[in-house]
Amino acid sequence: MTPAQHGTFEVYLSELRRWASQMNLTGLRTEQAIIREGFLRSLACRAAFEPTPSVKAIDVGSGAGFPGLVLKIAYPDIDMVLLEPRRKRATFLRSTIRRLGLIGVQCIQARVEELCGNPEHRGSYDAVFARAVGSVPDVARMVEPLLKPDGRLILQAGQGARDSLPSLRPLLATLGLRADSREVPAPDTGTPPTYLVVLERADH
Ligand SMILES: C[S@@+](CC[C@H](N)C(=O)[O-])C[C@H]1O[C@@H](n2cnc3c(N)ncnc32)[C@H](O)[C@@H]1O
Repeated sequence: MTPAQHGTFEVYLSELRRWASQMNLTGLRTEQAIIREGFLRSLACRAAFEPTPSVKAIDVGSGAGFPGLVLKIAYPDIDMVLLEPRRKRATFLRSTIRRLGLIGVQCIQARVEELCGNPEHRGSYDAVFARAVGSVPDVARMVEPLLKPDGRLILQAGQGARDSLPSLRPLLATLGLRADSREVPAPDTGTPPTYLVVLERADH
């Protein structure tokens, strides 16, 4: 990353800490927790995603911006939507996008179910991210309509979700999805890896 991107992460970190002291924004309180669990784990999504310039991505249930805002700072060429239904969180995301001077990223305040029926969004995304929004089958069912035919859904999941993938495959197949997983080692020893569940249309 460039020094400018490092600077952007520093401002994002200070905005997160400032807003989190006034509202329920994220459970990550310390600088170390935000960097390790927020920034670095979000960046682990890169293992399942090619950030080419024309890529259209959406982060469903972005909360404080994990992983969507982190990915946008790291890969500025991607076109990113941060979807967040809670008003205060959406206000934080919009304010932070402005404060960081980012272009090609917008926050939409809505539930994913509302977007799925909208032709502007339905079948429009190359990459759909979701972290800590629900179980793998529930999230897959909710967000699958947003995917382009060759799009990819990238879920940050716990080890349990990754381990239960074999038993979930028949259910995911009924949604027309095939599942794979990635394990991304943490940069420091003693921190568990990041587990990604990657879903694609089975007929692609
Ligand atoms: C536990 S938080 C996780 C936030 C962030 N992804 C993270 O990992 O820190 C779950 C977020 O999903 C949002 N959410 C819940 N249901 C949703 C839905 N149906 N559509 C879009 N977002 C939803 C909530 O408002 C909340 O901010």
